[in-house]
Amino acid sequence: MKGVLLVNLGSPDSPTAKDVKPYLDEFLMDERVIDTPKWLRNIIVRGIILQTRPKKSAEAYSKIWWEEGSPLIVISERFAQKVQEQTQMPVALGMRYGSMTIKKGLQELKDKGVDEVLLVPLYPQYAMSSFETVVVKAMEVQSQDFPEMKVTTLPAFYGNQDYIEVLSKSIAKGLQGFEYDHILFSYHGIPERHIRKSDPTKFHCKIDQSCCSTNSVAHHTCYRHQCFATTEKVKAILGLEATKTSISFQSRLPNDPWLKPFTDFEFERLAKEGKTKLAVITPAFVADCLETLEEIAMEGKHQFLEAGGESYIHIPCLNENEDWVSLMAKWVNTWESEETLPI
Ligand SMILES: C=CC1=C(C)c2cc3[nH]c(cc4nc(cc5[nH]c(cc1n2)c(C)c5CCC(=O)O)C(CCC(=O)O)=C4C)c(C)c3C=C
Ligand SMILES: [Fe+2]
Ligand SMILES: [Fe+2]
Repeated sequence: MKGVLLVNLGSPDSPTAKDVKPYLDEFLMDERVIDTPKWLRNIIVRGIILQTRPKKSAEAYSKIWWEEGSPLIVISERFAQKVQEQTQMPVALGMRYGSMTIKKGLQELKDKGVDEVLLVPLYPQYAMSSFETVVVKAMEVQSQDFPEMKVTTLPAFYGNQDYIEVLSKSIAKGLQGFEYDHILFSYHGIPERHIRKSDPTKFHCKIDQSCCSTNSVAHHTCYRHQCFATTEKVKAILGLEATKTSISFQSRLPNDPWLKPFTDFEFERLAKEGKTKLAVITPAFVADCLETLEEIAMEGKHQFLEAGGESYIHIPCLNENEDWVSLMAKWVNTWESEETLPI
């Protein structure tokens, strides 16, 4: 029997340093996130980052935490439940890090008689540190604990026309009643090195302003390229003017070169250029989370207004949007085999 496993990143069990620390340890010790040799990763993560970050992160999580729990988890659960209502096959949810594991998700499906799974990493764009690590982990768990199961992965849907239409419609709705003079597409950043590393074609981005934005490089394994592709397609559907939109990358860690331009620097640049009414959208995330609710909706607003901006909105992620639920259900219901994947 067929079944679906939706997978997102995961959150700590509570917004306390005690629970944030083991969660960050699992997350940052992932070799696809901090991709150094293990001994060095140990020093960077356990010797440096985990000494101070859990407390800071816990404070940030406390600001956005809901009574029911982490927004990312609660939204993902509601989404999974709604998709379930539109399909006959069992739908389960797992998280790459934290206590709601991929193993538990696969076990839940197995208990319902599932032996053929559609794995859906809930990331529109493919990065080694997001999409790829979900697939690698799911395959590891499958071969160790569920050898009888067949797992097929839904490819990254960053350019899927149905997805773009659903996203565009939700952005248009979010913009209603807000007079903007600029829209910023802020994507989660990654180290530049990751782009080259996870590009099996070795036909990678030059990581300058011209590479991905001109359609001259048609390699679809590059995260940066995919961010530009999502943006261009949304702009085309909504008829957004090039001069009124731009792309940036948020949530970097110090030291490595990360994708530019940085979102927080863009807030300043835009305000100084006289763009004072800013709408920010975050299409690297399908569910609102720490990075959108705290970093963009709260901190970002503060930074932009401090820099001279006058008004600012963050347009929510797709979350439980009914078109998004129906689209996921359509993908699930039309999946017949690896050859007929809907993306
Ligand atoms: C959208 C996809 C994501 C990519 C790509 C990604 C890369 C990436 N992230 C870090 C470090 C951190 N990310 C944190 C939170 C976080 N990241 C994503 C998504 C992507 N990350 C989400 C959805 C979230 C929010 C989780 C939640 O519970 O709401 C954090 C934790 C918070 C903090 O301390 O800031 C860290 C750390 C790296 C290093 C990286 C690529 C190398
Ligand atoms: Fe992240
Ligand atoms: Fe590219």
